[in-house]
Amino acid sequence: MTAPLDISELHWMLDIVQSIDVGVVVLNRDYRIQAWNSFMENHSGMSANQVAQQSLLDLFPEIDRPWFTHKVETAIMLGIRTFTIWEQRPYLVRFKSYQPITGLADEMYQNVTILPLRSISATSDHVCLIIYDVTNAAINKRQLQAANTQLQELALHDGLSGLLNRRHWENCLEREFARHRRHNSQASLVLFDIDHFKKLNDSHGHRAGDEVIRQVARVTRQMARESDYAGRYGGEEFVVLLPHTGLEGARQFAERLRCSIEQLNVDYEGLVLTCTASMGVACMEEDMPGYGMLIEAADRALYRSKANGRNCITLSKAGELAL
Ligand SMILES: Nc1nc2c(ncn2[C@@H]2O[C@H](COP(=O)(O)OP(=O)(O)OP(=O)(O)O)[C@@H](O)[C@H]2O)c(=O)[nH]1
Repeated sequence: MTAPLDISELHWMLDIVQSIDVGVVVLNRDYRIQAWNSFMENHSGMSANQVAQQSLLDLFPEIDRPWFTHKVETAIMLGIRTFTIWEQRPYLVRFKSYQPITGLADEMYQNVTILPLRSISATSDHVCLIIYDVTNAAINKRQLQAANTQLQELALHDGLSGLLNRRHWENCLEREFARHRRHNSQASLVLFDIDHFKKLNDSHGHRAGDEVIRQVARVTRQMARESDYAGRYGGEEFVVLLPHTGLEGARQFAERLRCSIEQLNVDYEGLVLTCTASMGVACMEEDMPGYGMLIEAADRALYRSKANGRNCITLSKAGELAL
């Protein structure tokens, strides 16, 4: 049992509530404001006198009424405090955020505690809202999440083309190869290489070559399905794994891609650059011992396309090359 408060202690407590760096609001059962500390005054621009007996819900129309009143009624009915965190809802009341360093948040992120207040008769007829400014923590977490996403992106994708990088693409191939083997389903591979790329680099410079790689990658991404795996395999060598696709389907895809690359006009510093690509197409065979064989088959077919004059497609099947 604590001793009853004398009047000076009550005064101190009011002073503390006034000056702490969290928002304190007391509402009656009609959501009318009974107490409003200086944090609330400073951030809302409205004094305690101005808001006294006004409905919080009317003053802050951004509050989701059904959600908020349900939370409050639950807290009162069960006689327990409830919480809302910024990850669920960024804020309860919209306050401007003053972020001198980052300037990343226009609005204050808030965690809110809803605390039923018991009267002397032990009934809860008021509720206290404690509003915490958690903008710094929220921004730090958001930045960390963004950095992690970016890192993940960098770890899996090739920086120049935006396609899957070779290591990640090979991991995908290994996984898909095992899956198709298990389900005895089809999958095909298109391996292609930009023709005479060295000449293009030598004539127009490495950066012109980079732009061609970027544009070829863009077209490849556009032509591939969501379920396909398009990757940059080497310098000017690309690869697309087509799950659930047989040799004929892969040939059609490769032909469409070859035509699109041939029709590409790449703008580079006032020049219009064009290019073609040679392609090798292979499909998974029952007797292929591993995914490496699929790459080898497509590579051999690509080699034949180069030997046959470039800008064409060669199909590989069961280790036999067919034009
Ligand atoms: N601009 C640029 N060039 C690259 C990049 N990666 C590789 N290369 C260049 O690509 C060229 C590939 O040349 P080669 O392997 O001789 O092939 P090619 O000239 O395309 O000839 P074929 O494949 O036989 O048609 C080399 O000059 C590499 O320096 C890159 O990221 N950017």
